[in-house]
Amino acid sequence: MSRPEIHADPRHTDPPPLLELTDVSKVYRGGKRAVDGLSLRLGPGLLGLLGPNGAGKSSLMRIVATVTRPTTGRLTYRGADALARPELLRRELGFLPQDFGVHPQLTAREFLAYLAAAKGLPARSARARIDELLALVNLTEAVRRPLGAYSGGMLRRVGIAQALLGDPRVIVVDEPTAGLDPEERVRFRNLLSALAEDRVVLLSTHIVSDVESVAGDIAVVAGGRLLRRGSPEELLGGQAGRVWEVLVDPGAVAAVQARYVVSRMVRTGDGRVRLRLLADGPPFADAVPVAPDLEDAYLGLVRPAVANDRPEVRR
Ligand SMILES: Nc1ncnc2c1ncn2[C@@H]1O[C@H](COP(=O)(O)OP(=O)(O)OP(=O)(O)O)[C@@H](O)[C@H]1O
Repeated sequence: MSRPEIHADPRHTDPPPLLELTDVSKVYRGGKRAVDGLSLRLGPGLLGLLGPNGAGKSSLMRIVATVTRPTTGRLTYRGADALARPELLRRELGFLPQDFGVHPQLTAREFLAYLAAAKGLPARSARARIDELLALVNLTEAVRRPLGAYSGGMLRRVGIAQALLGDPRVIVVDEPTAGLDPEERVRFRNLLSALAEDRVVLLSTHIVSDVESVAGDIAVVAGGRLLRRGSPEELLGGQAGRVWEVLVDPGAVAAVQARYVVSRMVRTGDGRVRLRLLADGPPFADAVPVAPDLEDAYLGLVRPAVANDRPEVRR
C-alpha cells in the first residue's frame, strides 16, 4: 500500500513550535507498530487528534506525556530534547490518560491533594487550586463523598481536575469525554477551548463532534499515521462534490455499503432508507449532491485506510 501523503500545515512552521514530534514510531513487543513515522508541530491552541479505535492515538498521547518512549523519532519541548530530559516537559504538563484510576476510599479533595503533593506543589497553594478546580469541573457538591461512590462521569471530571493541577502549559487529554453526558461534554469542550487560548492542548477522540466545535486544527490519524491535518474547512474541502444522498429499499442497503463509504443511514417514514454516501461521481441517477460535513470528511479519509464497522441504521 502506498504511504498516504503527509500534509504539513504552513501555519505551524513559524514561530518555532513549542512541542514537536519528528518521525515518531512506536513498535510494541510482539511487533505491533502502533505509531508509524508521525510528525506534528504544536503551538498554543487546541489540536484535535481524531482517529478510529486502534489508530495509535493513546500511544501517541503517552509519548507526548513522556510516559512511553517512542521506538524511534524525536520529541522536543521548547527546543530541548524531551526524551533525554523529560522533566522539562513533565513539570509543565497535565495529562489525563484513557485508563485514569483513582483511590476509591479518598474524597476528591484528598485525592487531588495527594496528587498535588506527588507533583511537588506547595500544600497551601495546592489547597486553593484544588477548590478552584473542583468548582471548575462542577464537583464542589460531591467533595465529601469517597471516589468509590462517584459515577463514571464524575470520575472523569476528577481526572480533568488533576490534569489541571499546577497550571500546566501543555494539556494532553486522551478520550476525555468518554462517560460524560451531553451537557458535561459541552461544558468540558468549552473549558478546553478556553484553556487553549495560551496553552498547548492535545485532545484525542474517535468522536467527530468532540472536536468539530472547538478545534480549529484537526489531525486525522489511522494505522499510526497522520492522514491529514488542517482546519475543519480544509478537511471539508477535500470531500467537496463527493457526498450524495439516495433513497433505497432496505434490501439494497448491503449492496450499496459494499461498494461505497456510507456515512449515515436513516429509515424514512415510508419504510425506505436514506443513505448518505461518498462517491467521486453520482452513484445513482437519482442521487442528490449534498454539502459534506466533518463526519463525511473524516470517514472519507479514514475508511480507505482501515476497515471499519458499518454505521447502524438510525430510526
Ligand atoms: N502495550 C501494548 N502492547 C502491544 N500492543 C499495544 C499496546 N498498546 C497498544 N497496542 C496496540 O497498538 C495499536 C494502537 O493502540 P492505541 O491504544 O495507541 O490506539 P488508539 O487510537 O488510542 O485506540 P483506542 O481508542 O482503542 O485506545 C492497537 O492495535 C493496540 O492493540
